[in-house]
Amino acid sequence: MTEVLIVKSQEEAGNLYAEAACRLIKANPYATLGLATGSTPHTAYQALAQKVRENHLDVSHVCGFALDEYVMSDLSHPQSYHSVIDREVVVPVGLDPNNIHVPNGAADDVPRACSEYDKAIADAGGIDIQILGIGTDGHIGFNEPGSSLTSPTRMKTLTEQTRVDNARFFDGDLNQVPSHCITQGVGTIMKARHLVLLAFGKSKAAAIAASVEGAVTSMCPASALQLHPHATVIVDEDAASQLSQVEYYKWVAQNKPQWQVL
Ligand SMILES: N[C@@H]1[C@@H](O)[C@H](O)[C@@H](COP(=O)(O)O)O[C@@H]1O
Repeated sequence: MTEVLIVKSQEEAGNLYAEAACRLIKANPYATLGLATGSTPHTAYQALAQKVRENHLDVSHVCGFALDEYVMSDLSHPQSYHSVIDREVVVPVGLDPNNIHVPNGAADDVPRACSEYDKAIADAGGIDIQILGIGTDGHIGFNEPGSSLTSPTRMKTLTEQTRVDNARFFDGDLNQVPSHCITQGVGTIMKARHLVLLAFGKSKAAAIAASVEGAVTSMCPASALQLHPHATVIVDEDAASQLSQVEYYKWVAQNKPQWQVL
């Protein structure tokens, strides 16, 4: 089932994620986090870093798997997801870089790197909590519309829309945005035990409405969340603005039994 939480701010959304992640790490210091890039998870990582510090949480055994990576020869590029995950999550939260995995976008044998990535996730016992953003076309990770809903980690070709959306990270220059990526498949993502999808702003409203209330279809990869046993969609009012059941979602959130945490 998908739980929809409509929050007042990105900070509130970030706090909800961080509370769930900290609860998990307290219960299991060897927890495995699924990590996402993009601007959406910023507040979540900031809140997690703060809570880890305040609660003196030991995160030295926490493991992390990134969702995706560009296919690019220089993974030290500041916009490679290796660099982004390191800068925005590993360093501020204080994770051990040796426990953090990002698909090898510079691999000579890409199919092999993809199957080894899925195996590494399985060998780590699977992902406990996977944070997700969403593309304006409904993609999760880099699973563009048309991605099989049971897909494993594999190479994908980015759509023009995604490259245009991400050009802001490459000096606004579309030519610098890689055309291919390695991404956890929708099937890989669906194996995580808890999915937390965050979305903010009007530009995400159509994708959120299609994902939460539309048909389950490969043309909107995030709609697969409807089939997940524990998916939480946390949106601000703008991202919720095209949902038809807003009052109901708010009522459900306000009347949640105390034992039911995120
Ligand atoms: N691969 C990432 C996705 O994981 C992310 O969800 C999406 C949205 O990014 P933003 O959060 O910046 O809107 O961008 C990229 O395509």
